[in-house]
Amino acid sequence: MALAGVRVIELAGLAPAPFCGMILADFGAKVIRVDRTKVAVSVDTQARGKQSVSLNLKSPEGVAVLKTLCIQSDVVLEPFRKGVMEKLGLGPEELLRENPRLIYARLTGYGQSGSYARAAGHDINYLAMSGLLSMLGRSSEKLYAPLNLLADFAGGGLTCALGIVLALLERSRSGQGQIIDASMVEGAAYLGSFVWKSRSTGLWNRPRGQNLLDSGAPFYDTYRTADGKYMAVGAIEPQFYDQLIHGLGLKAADLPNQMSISDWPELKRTFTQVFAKKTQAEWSDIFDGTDACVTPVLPLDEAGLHPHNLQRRSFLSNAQGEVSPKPAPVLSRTPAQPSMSRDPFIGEHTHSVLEEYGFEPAKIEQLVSAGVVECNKAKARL
Ligand SMILES: CCCCCCCCCCCC[C@H](C)C(=O)SCCNC(=O)CCNC(=O)[C@H](O)C(C)(C)COP(=O)(O)OP(=O)(O)OC[C@H]1O[C@@H](n2cnc3c(N)ncnc32)[C@H](O)[C@@H]1OP(=O)(O)O
Repeated sequence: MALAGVRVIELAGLAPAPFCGMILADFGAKVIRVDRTKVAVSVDTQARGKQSVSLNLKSPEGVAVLKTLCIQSDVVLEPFRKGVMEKLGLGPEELLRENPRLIYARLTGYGQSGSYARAAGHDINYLAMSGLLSMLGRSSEKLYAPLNLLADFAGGGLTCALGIVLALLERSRSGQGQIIDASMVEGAAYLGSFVWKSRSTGLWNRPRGQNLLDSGAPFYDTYRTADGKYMAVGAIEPQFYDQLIHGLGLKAADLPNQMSISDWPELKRTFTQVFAKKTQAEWSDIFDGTDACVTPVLPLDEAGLHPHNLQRRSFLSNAQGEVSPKPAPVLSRTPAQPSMSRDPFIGEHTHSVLEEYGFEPAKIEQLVSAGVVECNKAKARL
């Protein structure tokens, strides 16, 4: 796999850093998640392929153990508020001094500088600060954050993973590590470059929810079907729009021009009425195999069962029967090989990881007795 041989220490976090760690693990990195002690269940639902070490960072010995792990690794991924790692004596300066090849990834909401750097926040706040949230929502309705996908996962976890891969690539030339300051505000904004850089085209001139791609246009929206499901319509180009009109059983001559914005509300009412006359399956039969750019809106449980996704094996099922998306993109020679095993228990790999990083068994026992680390092997065997 592309990242085989890369060792990552991931400090346990909420959502974005775990996703970043899972991407690295899916593509072959060895990812060791550092969990707290005295915690029964992990909230990390993105733990595929990771190992777990349970370590008390409130003890100086625990901090020393983490330092040993970090300086023998390629990547440290930390999801804490600015200053937390420095307070532990594990800031980038300290660790890079000991391991100049280390890539030190800091994934936060607001970045490592600026007046909000130490402020608490979540996806919705970061998205708001990026400028993008102001664009999201239908006309006359209030703003809406689409799950926590844009800042946490796209602008955060994914962007940070890109930063790590870039730093690894650069390190192969320079031999040096570096610090990655991944701000979810900036990651989300960057993701929205299209919006900023297409403003001069007039694409976003109208109020929110009344533009081409923000649910203003009738040919770029969702429509409810007779069975209460939905179809997604993305027929932008005239030749595809023609096929949409044909599939709906309408006649172009009876309709206003596709790009007559003042007629969009009326055209949308027409499309709404027509879509409501058939079920999702019936519309899929009509539009499958055409270029009308009309697809069924699939619920999570059905996405993996759609013939196209089945053919590509786009979703996988692990040992527990849990279905999730396969890693993307697909690399031809060195594709991801995601783990099919269950996620790790907290502390399941403490012993084996510490041994691998050079701790003697007697030392590990002493750390366990002192409550510095926890080994949860017994639970793992249940
Ligand atoms: C049972 C399964 C259920 C599954 C349910 C899953 C539910 C998941 C829900 C996910 C919701 C996701 C939401 C929408 C999000 O947006 S997540 C993104 C949140 N934001 C970020 O990640 C940005 C960067 N992080 C932060 O800003 C902050 O960490 C935070 C998220 C605001 C949380 O702040 P806070 O709890 O005060 O923590 P921090 O200031 O970071 O300090 C962390 C403290 O914990 C300590 N710590 C860490 N590891 C250990 C350890 N192993 N052992 C002992 N202590 C540990 C650190 O030393 C630090 O301590 P201290 O410096 O405060 O004394």
